[in-house]
Amino acid sequence: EDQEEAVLRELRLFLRNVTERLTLDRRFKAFTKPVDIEEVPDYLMVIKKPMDLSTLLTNIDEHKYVTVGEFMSDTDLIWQNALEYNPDSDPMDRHIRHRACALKDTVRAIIKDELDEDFERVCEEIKESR
Ligand SMILES: COC(=O)N1C[C@@H]2C[C@@H]3O[C@]2(Cc2nccnc23)C1
Repeated sequence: EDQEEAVLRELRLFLRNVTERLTLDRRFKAFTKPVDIEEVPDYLMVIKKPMDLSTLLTNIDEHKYVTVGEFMSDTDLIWQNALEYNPDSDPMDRHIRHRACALKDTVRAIIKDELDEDFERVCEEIKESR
């Protein structure tokens, strides 16, 4: 009902704010847009579920996320994919893996600092009721 829509609206505002802050962080430039399949033709043979920060924003606007947990699953794809596709010891791979780990730690720190446990519990209740 209307109270539920108010909660989900607040969730979307929070998730947009987090995603925009990540997009503005220069460390995460490689994660802001989908990997260019023309530049990297084998990417989709290796990575089955591509994800990036611009797609997160689209998902938020399409009301894909009812809980922060669902959002976190997609942010996890971003850094997990980068670790999987860039495993080598060469400096380029090490560099993007370092940034992937920074993305993982940054998202978790923001959620731990800024997400109210009671708010996430209300979102989980709405999810279970649907
Ligand atoms: C999240 O970003 C990535 O996982 N990647 C992997 C690709 C390999 C390398 O870097 C990427 C783009 C690219 N384009 C042209 C030539 N080589 C590259 C970005």
